[in-house]
Amino acid sequence: MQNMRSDLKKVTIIGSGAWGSALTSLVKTNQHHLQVWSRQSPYSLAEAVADSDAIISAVSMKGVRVIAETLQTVKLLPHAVLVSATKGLETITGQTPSQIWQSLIPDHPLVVLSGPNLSEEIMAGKPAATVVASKDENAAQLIQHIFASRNFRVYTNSDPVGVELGGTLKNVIAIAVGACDGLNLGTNAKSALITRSLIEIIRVGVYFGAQPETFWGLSGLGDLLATCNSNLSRNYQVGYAIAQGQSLETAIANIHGTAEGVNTASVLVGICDREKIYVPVSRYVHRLLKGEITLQQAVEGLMERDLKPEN
Ligand SMILES: NC(=O)c1ccc[n+]([C@@H]2O[C@H](COP(=O)([O-])OP(=O)(O)OC[C@H]3O[C@@H](n4cnc5c(N)ncnc54)[C@H](O)[C@@H]3O)[C@@H](O)[C@H]2O)c1
Ligand SMILES: O=P(O)(O)OC[C@H](O)CO
Repeated sequence: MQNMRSDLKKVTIIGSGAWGSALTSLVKTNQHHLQVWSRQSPYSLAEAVADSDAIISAVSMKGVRVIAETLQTVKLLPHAVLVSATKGLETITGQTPSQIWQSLIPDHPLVVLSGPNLSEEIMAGKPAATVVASKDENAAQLIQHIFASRNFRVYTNSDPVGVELGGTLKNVIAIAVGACDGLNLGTNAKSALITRSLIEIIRVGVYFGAQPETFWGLSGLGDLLATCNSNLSRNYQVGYAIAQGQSLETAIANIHGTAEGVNTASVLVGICDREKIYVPVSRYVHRLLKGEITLQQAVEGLMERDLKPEN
């Protein structure tokens, strides 16, 4: 890329799990000054972010608020850009990661990074694309240039909540699709499940104030396809394992890393109950995970709903 060498930045990545490690490898490719912080680091978070132009959070949902609260008390460079790469919803508040970041640290530009990005493929150097979304165009462009490389194509977008929700809500659907594949229900069923799920993702997105068209892009349909078509996805693995007869607890214990869709399903259904948003696939996933119904009952329940127009 012709514009990569002109302006090296100091970048801090928070979190060294699967996603933090993949983002670290991408930043290293472009030779920015990189600092990685995790709870195991021998230095403080304050030290790790001192003088950083860009601070990228790749922790799982349960760590977002505590990290943002810590950073709230730390002196950052005035122009420092915050980047949220987490895909989840907070249990108590129902907030997205970017809503938490924005409310706690409102004086810094915030960028959401999300797309069809299975970390193992990125670590293997395979080509991928992602989206960096912000209300601040300059901030989005800065992050675009920090990450873009020959193997990683980065698009900007001005709908951060839409980009974030695409990545978050597809995790619930990937559990359903993993179960569909685990039961060997076939390609017709899988295609119907993915397509109808996109409609329900858009319904939720509109409630959060997202632009519907965002969900047709990389961070919406793109990520839905990646996650529902790959057994590298931890969420897909959870659904598949349940269809093979494993309990939720065993399925979670057997996967490497975090399947955010399990918690997201519960938070999402709480929001949709309150706001009367129709999310049948996510609701059946939630009931299945809670042990209220069997997988067979979930399939029957989805198929036997009242007939209706497609739109
Ligand atoms: N792995 C992927 O392919 C991928 C791709 C895109 C987005 N994501 C998203 O990125 C997030 C992280 O996923 P992951 O795959 O790296 O999970 P992971 O389980 O591998 O790692 C989670 C990281 O969060 C850290 N963490 C959790 N709670 C913390 C706290 N209280 N304080 C500090 N750190 C804390 C853990 O120490 C760990 O480093 C998730 O929201 C996931 O949906 C993952
Ligand atoms: O492994 P999963 O299911 O968390 O999915 C990883 C990424 O979100 C895919 O884009």
